[in-house]
Amino acid sequence: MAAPKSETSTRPLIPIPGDYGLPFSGAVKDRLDYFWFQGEDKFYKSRMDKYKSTVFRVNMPPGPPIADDSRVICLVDQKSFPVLFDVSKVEKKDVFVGTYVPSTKFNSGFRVCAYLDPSEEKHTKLKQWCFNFLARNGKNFIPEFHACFEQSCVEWETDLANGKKASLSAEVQQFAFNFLLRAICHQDPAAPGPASLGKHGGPDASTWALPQLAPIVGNTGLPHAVEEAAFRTVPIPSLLVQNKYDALFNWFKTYGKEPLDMAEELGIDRNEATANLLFFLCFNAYGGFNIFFPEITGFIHQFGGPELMHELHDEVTKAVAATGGVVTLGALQNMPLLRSVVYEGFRFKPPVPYQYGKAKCDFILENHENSFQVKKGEMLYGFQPLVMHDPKVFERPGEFLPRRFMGPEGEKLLPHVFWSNGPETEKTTVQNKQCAGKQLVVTMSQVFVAELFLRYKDFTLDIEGTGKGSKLFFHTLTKA
Ligand code: HEM
Repeated sequence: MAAPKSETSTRPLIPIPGDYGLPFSGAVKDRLDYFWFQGEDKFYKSRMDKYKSTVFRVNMPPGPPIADDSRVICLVDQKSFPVLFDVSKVEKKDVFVGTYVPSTKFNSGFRVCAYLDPSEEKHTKLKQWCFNFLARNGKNFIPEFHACFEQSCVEWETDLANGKKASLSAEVQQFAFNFLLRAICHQDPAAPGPASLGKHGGPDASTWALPQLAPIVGNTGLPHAVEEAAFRTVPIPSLLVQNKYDALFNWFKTYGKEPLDMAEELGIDRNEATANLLFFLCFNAYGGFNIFFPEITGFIHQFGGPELMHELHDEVTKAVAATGGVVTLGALQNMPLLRSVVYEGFRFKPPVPYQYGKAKCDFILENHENSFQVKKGEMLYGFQPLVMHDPKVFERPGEFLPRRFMGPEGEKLLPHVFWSNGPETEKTTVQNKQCAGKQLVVTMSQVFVAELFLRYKDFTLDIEGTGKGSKLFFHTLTKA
């Protein structure tokens, strides 16, 4: 007998497949599958095969004792996933990292913007303020990036000349952090001064972020038993990273005068603004770039090799000939291959892979084949890497195709690119939860690749370690 149709969908209405198992043990079993027995890829794919569905029920880590309720409806296709952007259907309150909420002690006791639902007045104020200070400093980002990136290039070249290892991973922590703070607060965090962070700013921001994410982080390169005991038995207390946080907070309090004054003009308390500014720049912004810059470099190396590198080098060199040899917004307009490579990087491996939202009401959800009844209060969860590999939208989804987003056909794919927590063709606003830095992120990622290939014709990389703990080093760098 054919499945009944729902009132709002033409697709057959079927029960959401999958189950959660027994309380506690079901969640622990799924967690062990996720991090240990199966690993991330097999975890999803085995369930998709078993249930013949891209929508299914499962428990997501961390589960007990850190999360009270780990039950989610998992979405891994292009049709169902965008419901997570529809804030009329899902609530985005306290779901930034998933089914648990890190202590507000990591953020001076405040629920910072990323944890707020757009229905909360504070979200509107904080996000609007973020837009305002990004816009005010728009002209600073590219020059500051250039200055900071150049310092790292000198480090790499000196290291290689001296037979030392040239660490991409370590230098990203310097330039990705420094250019942001210099652009917005007009002070070099490494420069001497009463609150100077020296060369510790980026590394300290990474250390402060880690315990907030630890319960959902796996594949760190540590033995599984160590990961399980250290990250998923009890939350890591904020006290362990308090000194790093205090140093960062003190820096923003000292040098963040301009953005903090702007916040006060909007009626935001100065301490709360400082905690948010720190989170915007050290978690959202630096955290994202710190993942994406090494990744895109790795993809170009792994999937493009010298041929793609030389094409990029040619394209960049020609484009900047008209702008005095300097990377500018205008020059970026004439780098279609580079732009496509950056989008393919965001598609191939979205830097923030997980999105959550709690159903605000009962509604019918659709994937490509079926429709499903979702009940108010159920947690929806999307694993974006699989959504970005949906074969119904992306041809040869498992391949990194540098030209995928070029030309009119490539342009048509952009509405399906969701790295920013929304379609690439939609605008981030105070009413949605799309990344506040969306435009800046795309521009600066293009600038990063452009600066790299302006200075170098090609490079080779060495990778040390495995998983998220792996480190990239330049083995060779051929200067232009
Ligand atoms: C590669 C870099 C970046 C990536 C991958 C990234 C990704 C994201 C994603 C996926 C979200 C949504 C999280 C969720 O609710 O599920 C988000 C939110 C946010 N991002 Fe970004 N981001 C990046 C850089 C930036 C930058 C440069 C800024 C600028 C300050 C920024 C500011 C924000 C803010 C404020 C939010 C919260 C938005 C809201 O509450 O409505 N991000 N980002």
